[in-house]
Amino acid sequence: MSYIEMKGISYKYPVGDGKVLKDVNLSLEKGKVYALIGANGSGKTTICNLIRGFIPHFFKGDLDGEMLIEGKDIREWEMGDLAQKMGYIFQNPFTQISGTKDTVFEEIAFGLENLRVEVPVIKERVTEIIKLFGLEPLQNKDPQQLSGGQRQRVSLASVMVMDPEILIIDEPTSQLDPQATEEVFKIINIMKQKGKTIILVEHKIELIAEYADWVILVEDGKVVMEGKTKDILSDIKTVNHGVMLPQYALLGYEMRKTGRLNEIPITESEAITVFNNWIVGKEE
Ligand SMILES: Nc1ncnc2c1ncn2[C@@H]1O[C@H](COP(=O)(O)OP(=O)(O)OP(=O)(O)O)[C@@H](O)[C@H]1O
Repeated sequence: MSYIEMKGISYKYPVGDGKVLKDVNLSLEKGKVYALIGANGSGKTTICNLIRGFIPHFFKGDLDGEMLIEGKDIREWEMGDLAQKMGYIFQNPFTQISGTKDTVFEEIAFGLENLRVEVPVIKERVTEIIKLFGLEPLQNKDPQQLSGGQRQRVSLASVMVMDPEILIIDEPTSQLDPQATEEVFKIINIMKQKGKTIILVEHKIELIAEYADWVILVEDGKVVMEGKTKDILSDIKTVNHGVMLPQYALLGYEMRKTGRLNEIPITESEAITVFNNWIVGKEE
């Protein structure tokens, strides 16, 4: 049994014409990082909405096929149970802060407080997450005074403190500068190491190359390619579906035209090895 499974899923929102998902079949395992990629409007967020039950519980529309979490159809799940199982982090870090708390520590504690968890337990769990994510310098600051990147890290901590099994992260760095982006991804990597199942929508292909285990390429509501990150992001066919390959891969293809290149690299560390071998090969 797959952890998360879509079988022949088609979906049309109540408003708007035509299906936005068309016969989507996916099978996701526990503990992996899945990247959803594809052009704007291809259906990535809609897939996320389906996994977290917003479709069909909040967005009605026409849903065909089976959407299963741990073998149970999404229609049969209670939203409260799904909310405990999954955490959701979305694009805009400014809308995720509650606006009611004076410090970052209290902000991270907010969800546990709502669940009426006992105060000593809250303190312990919040302290643990702050330490894990390296947020100690921020813990006494006013959440409203934080930068976008700091807010996004606090949002991730607020979700992680609830200990969800699945994290759905929709373009978390779209409004952040490169340094803040890197810090957010360091935290996503910690979540990965903690064995969370992560579904990540992200346009920055270099980050996907670095952090995702599996890539799902969506085009016009259909899954057109999927596979191990290395296989998809080193395959030139990917560019036919509105997605750029990592710069290292594009350079790899150019270099291959001028000499033997055993492998198309997708990350910096792979590029260093592959290009070094290429230079040695040329000299021999
Ligand atoms: N609430 C809605 N009601 C009607 N149509 C919607 C709704 N949300 C999204 N759509 C439409 O569904 C299609 C898929 O949108 P979706 O947001 O899933 O794409 P996406 O790949 O996440 O895009 P982006 O990269 O821009 O976030 C688009 O044509 C969009 O206009």
